[in-house]
Amino acid sequence: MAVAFHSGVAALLGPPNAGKSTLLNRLLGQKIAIVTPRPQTTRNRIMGIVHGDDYQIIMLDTPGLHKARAEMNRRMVRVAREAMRDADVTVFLADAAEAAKKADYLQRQLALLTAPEAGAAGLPDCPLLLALNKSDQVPPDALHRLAQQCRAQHDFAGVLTLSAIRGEGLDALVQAIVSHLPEGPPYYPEDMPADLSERFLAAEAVREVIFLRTRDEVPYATAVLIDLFDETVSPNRIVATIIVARDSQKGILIGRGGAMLGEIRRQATRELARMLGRPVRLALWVKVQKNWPEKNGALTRLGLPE
Ligand SMILES: Nc1nc2c(ncn2[C@@H]2O[C@H](COP(=O)(O)OP(=O)(O)OP(=O)(O)O)[C@@H](O)[C@H]2O)c(=O)[nH]1
Repeated sequence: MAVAFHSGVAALLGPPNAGKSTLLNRLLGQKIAIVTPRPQTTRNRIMGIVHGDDYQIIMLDTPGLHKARAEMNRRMVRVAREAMRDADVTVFLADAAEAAKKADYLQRQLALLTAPEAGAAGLPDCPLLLALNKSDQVPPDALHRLAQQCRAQHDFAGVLTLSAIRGEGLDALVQAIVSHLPEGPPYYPEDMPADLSERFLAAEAVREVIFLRTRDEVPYATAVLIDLFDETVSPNRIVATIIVARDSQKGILIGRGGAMLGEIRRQATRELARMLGRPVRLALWVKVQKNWPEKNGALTRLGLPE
């Protein structure tokens, strides 16, 4: 008898910096989500497709859950909650090292999901798997105890431990996800790793370099718009505008004699060429839109739903 095929949507939720993007990239076997050592890098919901012989998982990566203060942050938490509402199963990815240190870590994280600022009324009704990531940073017996404590704290559909960075525990996680997906045919062709436009990847590559190269509030006050993406020429020509909230941030991004912007451009060009598998030529502009993270119109233009 043929094995039944399962397909459906899994939302990937969790606190900033828990390793959601690392896990998604690992599951997909290639880099599509940006990974940085800083929290709150992921602003948009990204879809990746994990293909197996008898399953297809459509993964939604979401912005890290955190206390919603500015309008931008409030929208980010909303995006995460909405991903959960659309999903067949949710994977709540937590940082095992943090959880082992702080007794109230898990409860605090779960509470963010139901925070009134996010317009929430209880948890969306879908099975919740707890995945304790960064298992490489916690001794095995402490990890085992932590998993037991978590099982007692919430009615999870399953509690798993893994190390996204080492690729450990991923098969068990995939199996647990698949067990909650309905039977059905694949939604996407096998060679499709993600439903992301190359424009989006280009903007993310620039944002990633800014996250890696600048400090304090600068990366959080930055958005990137792609003005032109010309695939008809080789190398592809891409023109992007980096939007910041203040004049001082513009100065930092440009740097003395344009040194910083030049570095950002070179690094983003290399990264993007690697992601796309072909050469690109990138031009960058920096523009100030005063206090854009607080403004509804600007946020909507940048693709964050209300
Ligand atoms: N030791 C260890 N570090 C990890 C692991 N997974 C991710 N990291 C690191 O944790 C940091 C955050 O990883 P990301 O994948 O960007 O985290 P994220 O949850 O997508 O973060 P946001 O975009 O802020 O929501 C990076 O420095 C990763 O290298 C892991 O299994 N073990």
